[in-house]
Amino acid sequence: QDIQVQPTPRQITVKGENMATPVTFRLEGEREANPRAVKLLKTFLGDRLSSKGLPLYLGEKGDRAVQSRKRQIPEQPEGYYLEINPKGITLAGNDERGTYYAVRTFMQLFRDNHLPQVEIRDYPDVRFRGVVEGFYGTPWSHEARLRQLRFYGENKLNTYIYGPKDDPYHSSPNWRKPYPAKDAARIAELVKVANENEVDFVWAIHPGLDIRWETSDRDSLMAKFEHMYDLGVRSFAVFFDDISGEGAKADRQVELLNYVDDHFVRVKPDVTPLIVCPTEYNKDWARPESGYLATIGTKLNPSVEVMWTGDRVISEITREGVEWIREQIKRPSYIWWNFPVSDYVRDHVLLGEVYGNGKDIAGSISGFVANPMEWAEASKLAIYCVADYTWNMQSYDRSRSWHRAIRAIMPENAEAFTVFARHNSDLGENVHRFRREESVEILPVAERFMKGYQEGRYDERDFLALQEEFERVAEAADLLLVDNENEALIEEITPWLHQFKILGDAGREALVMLKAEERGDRELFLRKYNHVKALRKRSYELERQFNQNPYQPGVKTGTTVLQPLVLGIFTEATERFNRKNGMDLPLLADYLPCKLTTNVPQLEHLPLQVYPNRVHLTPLLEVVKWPAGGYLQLELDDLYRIPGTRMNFDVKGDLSWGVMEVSVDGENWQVVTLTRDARGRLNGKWEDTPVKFVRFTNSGKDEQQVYLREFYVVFS
Ligand SMILES: CCCC(=O)N[C@H]1/C(=N/OC(=O)Nc2ccccc2)O[C@H](CO)[C@@H](O)[C@@H]1O
Ligand SMILES: [Ca+2]
Repeated sequence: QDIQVQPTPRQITVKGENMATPVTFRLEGEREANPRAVKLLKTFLGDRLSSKGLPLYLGEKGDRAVQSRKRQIPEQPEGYYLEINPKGITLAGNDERGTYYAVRTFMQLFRDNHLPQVEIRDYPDVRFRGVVEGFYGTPWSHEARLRQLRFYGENKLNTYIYGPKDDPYHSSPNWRKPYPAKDAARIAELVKVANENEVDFVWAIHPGLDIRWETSDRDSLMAKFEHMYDLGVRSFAVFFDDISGEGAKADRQVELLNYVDDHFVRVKPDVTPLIVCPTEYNKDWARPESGYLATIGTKLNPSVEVMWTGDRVISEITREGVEWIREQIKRPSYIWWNFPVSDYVRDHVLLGEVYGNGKDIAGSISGFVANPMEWAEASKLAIYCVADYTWNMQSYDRSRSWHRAIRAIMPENAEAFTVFARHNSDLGENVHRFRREESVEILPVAERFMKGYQEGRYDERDFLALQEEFERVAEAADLLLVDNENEALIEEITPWLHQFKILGDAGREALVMLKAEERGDRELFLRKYNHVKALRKRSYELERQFNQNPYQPGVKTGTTVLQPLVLGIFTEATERFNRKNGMDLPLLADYLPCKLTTNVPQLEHLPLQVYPNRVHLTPLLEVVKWPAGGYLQLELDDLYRIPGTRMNFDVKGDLSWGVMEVSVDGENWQVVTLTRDARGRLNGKWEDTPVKFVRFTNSGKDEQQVYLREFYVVFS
């Protein structure tokens, strides 16, 4: 029969027909077994426990209660053996965590009236599996973290790395200071709940920009680790990512790490291996000539885990890639997978399938942790799939895992959540150029239909399929908005649900417009035309009201297939209507079509955030090398005045090399006077004759290194 266990066990053998679930169980081995496994099982069985009833043997290899099954237990770390038959039940771990996992599997097999007669031998592919809270943006709340830890216990994830960039006691300026009492108490509680769920709570320190390579800072770091140890932390990490200068020297980093390893991690009896996030943490940035990775490989204690994001900051993890880095660092790498993190596409939620990573990488990695979105509950979809993938790679099935994740997270509205998640998975254009599939099922129908419609002949079945899809979109949004099975999740995605409802309504109405135009029903056409424009306006207002952040403000949904489809139908139908009726109804100003051209490599693919009267360039985290003569040009769709423009390059020094100009024709340019404000930002405006082009040029003779913190132009 189809036995579903998450994550997918390595080996299940069905030994006979289902058996009736005993009314009571007699627990054997309680005194010697992993206390957390005992507690979980006793809580689960409740009053089904009694001194009579079917014997249930619980324990680790070597414990008396499971002695008879000793040879059946896998010897891999966290492995377990599970047996259910009319004579008795055995839940036996190779180690304490294995016993706990045996209980977790038993809980999934349990049904009130029947149990499967099975034998399971199971163990994980990857040693360390879980999540690194390592994104930019609002750190997760304490409650969200507690829910996460319980979720990891249910899904056999054993690692949570605490490293939120915006916690000042994790990073600068207070990494040397102990946590204030309130925060310390919360950390202690997280550690307690992590232990109950057999999760290692890894506390990371990011000495970042201001570490000095002297004994005083080394002692500060040791003292902070002691402080965290006193709070119950038994797993530690040092992050050297995103730093430069003195802090980036491999020899100094290795010296410090080996010291901490020798004098802290290895002298304490119960501390897990130290983890380091190197400064060169992906292949794109690795400079073999710098010898950084070679130094790590040859001089860093072999017991220290080294993190790696893959070939690029955001990338799929391949066999070739992990074997390359393994050669460099002389040990398996500990993968920090930058998905579903969305801190560089904050107007999107990423609910799609987990795919693209090799199934043959287990032998070359020691860990695999996912960096999630600031939306903790919404990140569970991807985390569930990562749990399945890292436990048993060979049997991982991206679609099956994703559907099971949805049923696990939203059992009462799985169907609606599936519709929503299908159309909220791609990132859109972004600085890392990392993309994901979206609206996969409806895409061929949409393409075929639009092609047919433009050629004057489409298949009515496609029309009906699209109508059905937009109806499902609208229904799903409403069902989820009132769903109360996971209120924290609904709260996170509510802005996107409102946007999704508008999209569903706009899609259905655009299809009515299309038919009205075909039938020459002017009155109905105009009614629906106005309705779609009103919906579009509501969509804009939503964009400006919710999820305002300095990077990618707003609320995007269905950006890859459904939004363009609605726009395409609306535009084609309106153009036909205009032609037949000699009218000039404006098309949807979906975007102020604003084109960016540049000869600065790092700015080539920069997405624009376009609003009715202003356009933002997406800020960049990394340093931009702006060559002499380098320019950035915006071309507008019409002539406009420019009541204001602002650039923040985060440059302390001289900015006279920068020149801003405007033009009507792209040939003749006029200089815009720029003033520098107290915060070092450049402001300018152009109130004279309206213009179509705006450009910013490095007119100096040297390359400039700037941060693109903010760059926007306002039109009127
Ligand atoms: C070992 C991974 C370190 C990492 O990924 N750091 C950040 C990270 N770093 O990526 C960068 O591009 N960082 C960067 C590059 C140049 C200069 C400054 C920062 O990207 C993620 C996605 O935005 C963030 O969530 C991470 O916190
Ligand atoms: Ca034991």
